[in-house]
Amino acid sequence: MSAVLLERDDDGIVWFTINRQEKRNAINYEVMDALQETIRLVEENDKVKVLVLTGAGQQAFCSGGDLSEFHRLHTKEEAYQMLSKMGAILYSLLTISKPTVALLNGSAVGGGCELATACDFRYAKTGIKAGFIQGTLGITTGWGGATMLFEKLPYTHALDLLLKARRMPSEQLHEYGWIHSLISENKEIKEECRKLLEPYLAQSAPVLRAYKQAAVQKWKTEEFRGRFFAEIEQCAVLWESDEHEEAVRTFLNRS
Ligand SMILES: CC[C@@H](C(=O)O)C(=O)SCCNC(=O)CCNC(=O)[C@H](O)C(C)(C)COP(=O)(O)OP(=O)(O)OC[C@H]1O[C@@H](n2cnc3c(N)ncnc32)[C@H](O)[C@@H]1OP(=O)(O)O
Repeated sequence: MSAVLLERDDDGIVWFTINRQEKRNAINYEVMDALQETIRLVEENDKVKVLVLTGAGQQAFCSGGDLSEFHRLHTKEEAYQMLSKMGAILYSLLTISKPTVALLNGSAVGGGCELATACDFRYAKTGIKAGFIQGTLGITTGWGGATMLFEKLPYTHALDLLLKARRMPSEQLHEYGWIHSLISENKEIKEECRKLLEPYLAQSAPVLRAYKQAAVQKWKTEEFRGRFFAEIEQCAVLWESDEHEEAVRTFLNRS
């Protein structure tokens, strides 16, 4: 089965769905490559107006990096290779010239929250939880998530989410400003997402592109990229710690 589902609607929405329910839509190299290719296609295709990222099923939007696959990476150099690959993809998602939405159909944890943070808007079902839980694994955000969070949320809210390192209800994350719209769990989530996007879809593609280009210009600097990739290096250093090794082993060996 394909790790990703891709659909394009006539109204200009591209839906990118991570399709690994048995791993709670964790990101492996196949998902990374598909996301990179999708970002390129969306950027180049003038008919595409909005990119929506979501997860298959009801349980998870994305559970972050695939720990069963990435647990094989031991040294900081090995970790940095993987982390910077996904970091570069999230940087292009952050700076893409089309509006982007993370549609949280279920839990988002770790790198799943970084993926969502790279998007312009986060819509979430009521009753789900999300959290930057990296601290509980003895690491920090490894895909540039903290740098993006500090750009997008008030300082104390961003720091609080990172330091608490726990999953919080979508309703509370809405109060923090991380979630922009809540969708009742009784409603059909894609339909509700489409309704929220209707006013944007009413604009022409060049208008949407022009506003997005203006919005992301501030992140296309060497200074910003420097901070973004320094965060990734810091995570790579912590990746080879005993604390991280032990935390991941404990998670994978749960019965
Ligand atoms: C690598 C980058 C780094 C970063 O920059 O942030 C990261 O992303 S580190 C990864 C952080 N993610 C986690 O720690 C994920 C932990 N997962 C969970 O907390 C929970 O699975 C969940 C997402 C809250 C869902 O809970 P629940 O619905 O109760 O499902 P299960 O826990 O029973 O899981 C079902 C199944 O899926 C496997 N799984 C879940 N997440 C991952 C993952 N990230 N990588 C690999 N596998 C994952 C889990 O092991 C179960 O498998 P089986 O036991 O074989 O059924």
